[in-house]
Amino acid sequence: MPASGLPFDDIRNLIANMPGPDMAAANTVRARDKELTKPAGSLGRLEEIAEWLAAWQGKAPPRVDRPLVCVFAGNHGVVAQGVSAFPQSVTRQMLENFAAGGAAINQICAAYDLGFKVFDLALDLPTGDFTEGDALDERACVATMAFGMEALAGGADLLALGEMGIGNTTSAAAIFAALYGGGAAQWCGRGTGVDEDGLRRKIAAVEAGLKLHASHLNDPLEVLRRFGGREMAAICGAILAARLQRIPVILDGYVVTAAAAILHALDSSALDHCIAGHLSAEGAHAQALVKLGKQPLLALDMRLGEGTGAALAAGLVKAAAGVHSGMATFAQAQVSQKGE
Ligand SMILES: Cc1cc2ncn([C@H]3O[C@H](COP(=O)(O)O)[C@@H](O)[C@H]3O)c2cc1C
Ligand SMILES: O=C(O)c1cccnc1
Repeated sequence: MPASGLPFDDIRNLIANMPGPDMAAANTVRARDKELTKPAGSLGRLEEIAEWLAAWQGKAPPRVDRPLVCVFAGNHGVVAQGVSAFPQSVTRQMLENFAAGGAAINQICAAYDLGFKVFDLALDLPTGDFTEGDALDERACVATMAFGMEALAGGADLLALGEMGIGNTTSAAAIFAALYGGGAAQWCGRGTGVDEDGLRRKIAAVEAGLKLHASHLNDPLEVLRRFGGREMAAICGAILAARLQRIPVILDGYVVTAAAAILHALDSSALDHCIAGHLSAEGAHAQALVKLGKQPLLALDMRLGEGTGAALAAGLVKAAAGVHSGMATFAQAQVSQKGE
């Protein structure tokens, strides 16, 4: 047991006691949907989104008045293996760019009027290099998960998750390979744009990590602390806290999905309150989403991270809630029904 903070057992207890969907709220949305001035089913997945929002907010009609994008940032020891096309210093430089409003995520948040918060997770203290040891000890891992839970303290009614951390696509690939097998090459992609040699170094790093930690891969929380960055631990915490506080969640690309996959491996219903915002162009994201049983909302050939795909999807989710709650019924608008 760690000296302070929650031990892994407390995380397991939280997961064992997660609230389920509010089916009454979902049914109320489905019933009202039939009355709205449109042919039945004509809004396709927007209708499903409204139901999903209601089920996880526990409210009909669902409301998205305070959507929040949370970006968690961490630095990774595995960068020493030459796995990124960019230097580690870029993580902090991008945080300064976020603060100045100059990043892609800033402009997407502005376009859709989304709240935006960035959390710096001990950037001066990179995690251990997982090819040589554990990325995090249990105490640091659970403390960072708890920090991620606190990120929601200011309240929100929809959460979109993002990350920033040079080297974290290598960490994500190691997590997927540890959880799902298939070998390092299957899960490693170009990330920020590594060349052939860089890709070979990524694969070698993931292979070395899988070998070093081979006897601990059957416990997802051990996989998280051995391979994960602090941003991934915090994302796990935020997803759990959102479930407990009835806040639906939108996942981003490859890296956020790797963090989420840890929770899914612990309990296959742990991500029922989450949707996949987009399909990342990072090659292995598609197979990761298949493992989670999630169909992405968008597929725009994006591979940035920062929560950009999740935030774009949040704009759609916001629209879905507004459409459902704001549309008139056939009776209200005095529009004739089918066959009338
Ligand atoms: C300028 C810049 C802005 C970014 N914004 C997100 N990422 C993305 O790239 C990083 C992961 O890729 P890799 O594993 O190859 O280092 C993460 O920080 C991720 O959020 C960025 C990367 C860069 C260079
Ligand atoms: O899909 C992602 O999350 C991603 C892809 C490349 C680089 N950083 C993040």
